[in-house]
Formats: sequence, C-alpha cells, structure tokens
Amino acid sequence: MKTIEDLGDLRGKRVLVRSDFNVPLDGTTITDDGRVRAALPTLQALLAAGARVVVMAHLGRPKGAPDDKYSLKPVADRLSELLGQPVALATDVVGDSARSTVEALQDGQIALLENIRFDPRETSKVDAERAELAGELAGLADVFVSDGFGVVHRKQASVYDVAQVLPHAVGKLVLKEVASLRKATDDPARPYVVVLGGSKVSDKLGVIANLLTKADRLLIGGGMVFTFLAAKGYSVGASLLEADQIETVKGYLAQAEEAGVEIVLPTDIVVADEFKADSPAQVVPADAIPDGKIGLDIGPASRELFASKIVDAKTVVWNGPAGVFEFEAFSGGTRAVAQALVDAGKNGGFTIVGGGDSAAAVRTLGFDEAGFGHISTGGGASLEFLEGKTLPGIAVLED
Ligand SMILES: Nc1ncnc2c1ncn2[C@@H]1O[C@H](COP(=O)(O)OP(=O)(O)OP(=O)(O)O)[C@@H](O)[C@H]1O
Ligand SMILES: O=C(O)[C@H](O)COP(=O)(O)O
Repeated sequence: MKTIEDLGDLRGKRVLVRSDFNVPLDGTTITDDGRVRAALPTLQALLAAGARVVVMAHLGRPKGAPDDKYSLKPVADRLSELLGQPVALATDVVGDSARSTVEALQDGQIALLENIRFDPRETSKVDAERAELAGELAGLADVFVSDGFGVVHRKQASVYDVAQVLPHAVGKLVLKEVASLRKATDDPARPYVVVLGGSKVSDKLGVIANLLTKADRLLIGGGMVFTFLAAKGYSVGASLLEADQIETVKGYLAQAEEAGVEIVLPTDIVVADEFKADSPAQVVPADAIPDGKIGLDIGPASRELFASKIVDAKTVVWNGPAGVFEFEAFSGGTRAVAQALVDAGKNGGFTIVGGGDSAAAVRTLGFDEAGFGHISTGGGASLEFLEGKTLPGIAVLED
C-alpha cells in the first residue's frame, strides 16, 4: 500500500480523505471525541504539507436522505477546535455547496462534506450506483487517502469505489490499527480470550463462528446475551432478542463444545422495567428473567466470573459493552470488564478494546487509555480483521 509520503509533493493538491467520525452523540453534544482525535495525525500531516483537504465521513445510519439529526455539524466544530483552524462544512455531499466549498479552499485549509450517507448511493448494493457517486466525489479531488478504519469493512462508495477512480494512499490511522491488530491474528499469545457484547447483535453473531476456531474462551455480555440464554431454553423477558438467530446460536454452542472452546455466559442479570437511566434495577438469575423485565447489564456474580476468565489471559479482545453503560445503574458490568483487561495487561497480557462504544465506555468510565494495549477505533471493522476476513476498504488500496 502507498502511504501519504509516497504521494509526493501535496502542496496545492486537493486530497479527499475518508475518516470515521461516527461518534456517540447526546443531542448535538459529542460524548466521546476519540474517533475525531484519532483522525488528527493524517489530517495534520496533509495540512502541514500544504494540501487542500476535503474530508468525507458518515454519522449514524440515516436513510439515504438529509436528516438534521445526523448532521456532521458537531463534528466540524470539534475538529476545528482540535486542529486550531476553521473547518468549512458543506451543506451537501456532492452538490453545489460541496463544489463551492472545495473551490474556495486555499493550501493548508480543510473542509468537511455533509454526512456521506445522506446520499443513498453511498451504501447502495448496486455497483453502478456507488461508482456514480464515487465519480462525483473524485471530481472534487486529485488524490484519495483512506483513513476511516472503522468503516474499511464496508464496501461503500467513499470507502471502496472512490479508491478505484483516484490515485490513493493509506492513512496513518489505518496503518496503526493494522499493525496493532496483527498482534492478535499472527500467532496470538495464549490463553486468547474474546469478550463480546453491545447491541449490534446480528452483525456480531456471525463473527462468533469464526472466532470459535481461534480463541480459547469466548465471554458473552451485552445485548447479545439474551439470544444465547434463549438458545439454552431460558426466558429472557423483554430483553433484546434476535429470535431468528436462536438456532444459529445453538449451533455455536455445539461447535464450541466440540472444539473445546469455553463459552462463558453470565449467571445473573441486572434487569429493569424500562429502558431508562432511573428505572429501578434488580438482580435476577440468568435462567429466570421475569416476564416483562429488560436485561440491561450482567450481574455482580457474572462480573467476578468474567474477571476470573480474563485476568490470566495473554491476549484479550473486547468488543461491545457488557451492559447499557451510558446509564450509571447499568455500567457495573462494563466497568468490571474494563478493569479485568487492565489487570490482564499488568499480568503481561496484550489487550485490545474494539468498537466505538466500547472505546467510549473505557474513557467515559474514567479509565486511563494507557492501561490498554490498543484501543481500536473500529468495531465491526476490528472484529472482521481479527476474523481474518478480507476488508474491502483495505484490499482496494493494495496495488
Ligand atoms: N443488554 C443490553 N440491551 C440493550 N443494549 C445494550 C445492552 N448492553 C449493551 N447495550 C448497548 O450496546 C451499545 C453498543 O453496542 P455496539 O454493538 O454498537 O458496540 P460498539 O462497541 O460500539 O461496536 P461498533 O463500533 O461496531 O458499533 C451501547 O450503546 C450499549 O448501551
Ligand atoms: O461505528 C462503526 O462501527 C463504524 O462507524 C461503521 O458504522 P456502520 O456499522 O453503521 O457501518
């Protein structure tokens, strides 16, 4: 892969950069700016080289049309503060505003296009539609730099197709992520423990089959737990459940047993009546969640169990919070997992935290980033990398 340095003299060149600015928001307030900060080394290098930088990024999953709720305005403001210079925000993706904003750029200046997913062609499954958008994006620039590690697993116009029509290079964040994650894929030190959680259940269930052939222990927390508990025949109340995945999960449980991989499930669950910060919390056994109750965290006994399965690990990969950590009353499980990773690190283990929300959890719960081996900006992307899958956004950069 070519690097930014291989692109030659960039003064006056229009450089189109894909970043991952999919940050957690509370209204219009960014609650964790880790992904914005992670993008700085590439952007600063380009600006220092005198390039005219045009950044494209997505926020959330808007339905292919402009939607104020998903505007990148808060990101433009934060990026401007961090860079210490103005960031012009176009009000569209490839329309009049984008073109005039890019035309107005001087050397060493930067602009951000509005949420790329406001254009339905970005995520289209039809190659020609994505290629058409990529062609219009390419018209805004001379070269493309791919630095949105969190989206390199997506075959989308701004990640994949644009690299086919512009000279391209890999950005510093993608290079750093790949170097760190390789430590877990190239002959990982054992025991190798994977902790999964979060809410994108069906996205992540698929990776389990693959990790079952690689890890020694798989710990399941977060919203994913309930599909596992249901597969064991337990009732899960009103908790997050992917009923159509229950049979698949039964298959994983059987496959794990055959392969000698330990699947660790919580033994107790913190439940509430409503998905709300102040809904009173109650601890119940994992095999007896009352009707109507919503499981929002793993319980105290499970936290101890999980910690005991993590502290002696020599490689730990953690993706997805163990509970709804955004609500203080349901953050205990995530806090316990984070602490167990820190302890494993002290025992000589290499620990990786993956996922926008897991990384945010580590920081918002007050952990020192230095206590972890690598905090990845990728969620699904880091998992697919660890599975050994070919990531379209990286493969397309390889000449
Ligand atoms: N029991 C639960 N029920 C519902 N949501 C849950 C539960 N446990 C955790 N969550 C939620 O999962 C969300 C994070 O899930 P997600 O799968 O997006 O993880 P991630 O680390 O951000 O990975 P990615 O970067 O791929 O999105 C958090 O907002 C958290 O509140
Ligand atoms: O948050 C992420 O994992 C990335 O930004 C990708 O977002 P997506 O899952 O909506 O494609």
